[in-house]
Amino acid sequence: MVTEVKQYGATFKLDYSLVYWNSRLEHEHIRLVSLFQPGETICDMFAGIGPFAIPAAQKGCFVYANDLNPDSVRYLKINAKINKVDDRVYAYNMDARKFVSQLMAAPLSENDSESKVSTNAYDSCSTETVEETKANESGQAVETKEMTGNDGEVEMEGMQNSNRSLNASTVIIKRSSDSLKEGEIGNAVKSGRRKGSTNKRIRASVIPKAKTWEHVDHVIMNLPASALQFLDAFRCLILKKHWKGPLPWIHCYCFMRANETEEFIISEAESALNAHVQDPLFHRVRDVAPNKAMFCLSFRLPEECFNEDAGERFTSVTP
Ligand SMILES: C[S@@+](CC[C@H](N)C(=O)[O-])C[C@H]1O[C@@H](n2cnc3c(N)ncnc32)[C@H](O)[C@@H]1O
Repeated sequence: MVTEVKQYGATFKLDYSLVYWNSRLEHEHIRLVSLFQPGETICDMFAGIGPFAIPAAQKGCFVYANDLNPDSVRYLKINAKINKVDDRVYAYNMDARKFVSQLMAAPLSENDSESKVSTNAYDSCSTETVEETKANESGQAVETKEMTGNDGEVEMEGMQNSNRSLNASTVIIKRSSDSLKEGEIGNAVKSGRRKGSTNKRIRASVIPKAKTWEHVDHVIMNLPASALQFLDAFRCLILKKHWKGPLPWIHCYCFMRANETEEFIISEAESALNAHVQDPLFHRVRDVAPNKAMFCLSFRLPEECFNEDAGERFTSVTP
């Protein structure tokens, strides 16, 4: 049965029998989005029908949202359209590890972007592939993006040219280093309420975006039972020579049992990343059982995760 729910001013259509929805996460969705700044680039690896993605886009962020469940992606697109943010939400239907590996790895060369589009065109079910987005961003491929609404209508939208993308990178990087000081995620909440960066919906129609292999501000990983194990996707993923500004904040959800400690969770994260996590922040989301709570572990991706290779693209990690 298709239902409509509202969360902090956003409307979500969904079918409970087909997709994940938990209204108890409402405060968490809004808490996390309150840390984001307009213009920032967000990567949501387990997006569901968009309870982080849609409010983030309403705030003026550019959101690359992925889910393995095709029904979730279908409703994500419907919800992006209902909430009039389909120009800021890029939907993907892939395994999260493959998604992030493709999204944040640099293309072999700018000239390769176009050919990768055709070879990967059907990686995801009628959604844009990561490579298509990259090609569009670099302004070298045919500039189309497919967004299917609940009425089955297909829009072909023009995308920004390469110069505007470059400008966007600069603007976004400036904002992000301004808003999130190292290890101080609380500052983000405060700065998010500063003059000129309120939670008001941003309706400017065209704000250019950064290339995702040059800069991403936040990565959301809400699959608490196993998100920690997906952190290995970030090992040597980002090519240092292309990256601009600070590395992204990772917001990784997890469960902690009564006999487990924060140190244990951090050690799990560190062994997945093969890197030391500095200044981790834990936020208790909710108790899910008498001896089990859900947490959000936030940290900046460690610099040890950079791929220092001067030359070639890191190939996709396969699960
Ligand atoms: C706990 S739900 C979170 C959904 C949404 N972000 C929210 O906060 O309500 C986890 C989502 O991850 C998706 N998922 C599970 N395994 C996945 C995988 N390997 N790759 C991508 N998505 C996956 C599920 O389909 C589900 O929608």
